[in-house]
Amino acid sequence: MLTQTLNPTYIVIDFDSTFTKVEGLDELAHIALAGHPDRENLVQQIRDLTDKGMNGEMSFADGLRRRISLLSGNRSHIDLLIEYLRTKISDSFQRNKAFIADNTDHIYVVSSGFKEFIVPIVTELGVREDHVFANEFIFDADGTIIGIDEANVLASDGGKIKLLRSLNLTGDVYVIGDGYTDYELRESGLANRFYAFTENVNRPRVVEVADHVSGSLDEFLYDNRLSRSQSYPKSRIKVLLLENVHPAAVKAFEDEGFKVEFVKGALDEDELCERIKDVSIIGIRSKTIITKRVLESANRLMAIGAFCIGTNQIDLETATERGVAVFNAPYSNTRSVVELAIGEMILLIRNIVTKSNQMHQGIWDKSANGSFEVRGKKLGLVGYGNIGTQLSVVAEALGMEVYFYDVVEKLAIGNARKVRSLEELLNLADVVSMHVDGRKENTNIIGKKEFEQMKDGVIFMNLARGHVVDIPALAEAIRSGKVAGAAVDVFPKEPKTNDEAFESELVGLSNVILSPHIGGSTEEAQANIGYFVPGKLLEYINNGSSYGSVNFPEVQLPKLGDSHRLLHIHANVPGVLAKLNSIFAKHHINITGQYLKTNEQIGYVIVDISKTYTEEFIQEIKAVEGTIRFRMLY
Ligand SMILES: NC(=O)C1=CN([C@@H]2O[C@H](COP(=O)(O)OP(=O)(O)OC[C@H]3O[C@@H](n4cnc5c(N)ncnc54)[C@H](O)[C@@H]3O)[C@@H](O)[C@H]2O)C=CC1
Ligand SMILES: O=C(O)CCC(=O)C(=O)O
Repeated sequence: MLTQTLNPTYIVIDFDSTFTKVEGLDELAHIALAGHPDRENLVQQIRDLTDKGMNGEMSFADGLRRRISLLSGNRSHIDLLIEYLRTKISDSFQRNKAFIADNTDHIYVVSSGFKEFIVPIVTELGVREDHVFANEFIFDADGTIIGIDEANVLASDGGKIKLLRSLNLTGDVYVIGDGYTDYELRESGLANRFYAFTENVNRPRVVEVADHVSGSLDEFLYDNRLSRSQSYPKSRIKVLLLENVHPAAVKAFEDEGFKVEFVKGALDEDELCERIKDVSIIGIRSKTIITKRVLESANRLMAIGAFCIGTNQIDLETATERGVAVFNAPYSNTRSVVELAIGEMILLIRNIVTKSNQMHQGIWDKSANGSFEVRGKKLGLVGYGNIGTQLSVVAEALGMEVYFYDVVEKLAIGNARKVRSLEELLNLADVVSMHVDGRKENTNIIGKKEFEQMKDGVIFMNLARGHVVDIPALAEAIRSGKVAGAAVDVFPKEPKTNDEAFESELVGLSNVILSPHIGGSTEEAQANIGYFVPGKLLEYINNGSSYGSVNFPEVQLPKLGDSHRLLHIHANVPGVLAKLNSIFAKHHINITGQYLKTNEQIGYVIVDISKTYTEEFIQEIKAVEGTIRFRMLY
């Protein structure tokens, strides 16, 4: 059974570097000494004294007095500090506000810091004011800090022990803090357990003596089965981000409390099989190939984020079979690809690449021969999806006639004209541009035969996927003059990182623009993707919503209210829902919401329940035939 209240346990929490990410007094010094010629030096002296005290390397009380004498603060500085501290509350405390509010009678804040700035911060998160024990400043008539209240027990060494003893708590006492004085409460026998809190600072001397180490409040709650907001502490959930995804993605996951590993390049299959073992979420771009073997090595994987449009690099079928949801970023870089295609098309049709190369060799060849306008030319699009259609609209604005061929029946946008076969398209186009997706069946859809079907002097562009074009056939068509100019952004074999060399038969051919798969690599597109994909992944992890997934049945769910949410992914075989419902009925579980969506491979059932449940109930749900994965959100 889940326990959600503390009765009869008390939690004693430290403030500086635990409840907040920073040391209040150090920050006060920073504010108070603004403009002081020796500010950095004085603040550093104060920080050193704080550290020594927290590590138990000097008398805490002596250090405190020395710090106060150095900082020269007043009341207005404290007001500024409070504003600042509001932005520095530890992330896991922010996330677990509801837990604090629900258990306010059992939570104490005991600190050697100062009530003047601690009370406003902790009470906003639900701590009772009369449960805050801390030092107090003494001010002169002008509001300048001139000392500390010496009568307060916390002003003396061993102050926290004296204070806790005076509280006379009956029941178990758990202390959470980052300092040695917090550990001393456990050492004195007044507390049953000491949790070294390492979300903000990790003091080896304190960690060494702790009963437990908690990387966040979530971990503490989870370990004590007090968790209210989640099934598993996020600080233990590993996110692996590859291929230099935008920093916004790293921040999004870190802000949520996940453990993030960032790798600049892609990894090969063996490396990936090793690294992915304990990863729950992986973020990739186009170069990381998620094979069946990789997925079979991923024991904990819940979701994959493709920080791009294409998902052909992922074995989607195996991912689905294993209950791993895949999200991508459709449209995110569509415009970037379109702009590059337009630019390249104009450069190629004007023969600018050849001219520019000649100029670099000192050759001045001013002539119009072989240079044309794009106006009035026929653009042939192979693939009329998001990129194809957008390119079609922009090309029409330049006065081009647009024709397209797509395997799926598509209506034309603007004045674009549909043709019935690839051959028909290739026969008529002055410029052929590839915008198909990277499915396996599209391998070498443009080869020797297709180049022969094109007009003499055609311009050819591939910004889709490398394997859709037979490169030796393209190289031959360029050398023979059949293709007058080509732009190629994607290659069958691309280097995994910028340190690897690029090799291709196309290197050195004239009027050929080669680019390192950067069709979608603009600052704008990468920033969009960096926000969008983590947003989708987090909605799935936190809420269960699979809206926008490329392989999961799409379900958009309401926010989780005051209930538990059960997420059940199963093979799409008859009778699973009936079996689940009979288990709910047997355990008298009240269902407050139920959602089911299926696709060919799997069913995704989401059930909101209002009642606490037993371990036996969970085991029965997991044992339902066809279950692939089961998750509980609180
Ligand atoms: N160079 C780069 O950096 C980028 C490359 N891409 C590539 O561009 C591709 C297209 O992107 P979107 O337009 O957003 O995808 P999309 O899925 O909207 O469009 C692809 C279209 O191609 C059609 N298609 C598939 N196979 C075909 C075939 N053999 N013949 C004719 N039509 C076929 C589909 O029916 C669909 O309409 C992506 O899948 C990706 O591989 C996408 C973004 C950036
Ligand atoms: O930016 C990337 O790594 C890949 C871009 C791409 O090809 C895509 O979005 O499909």
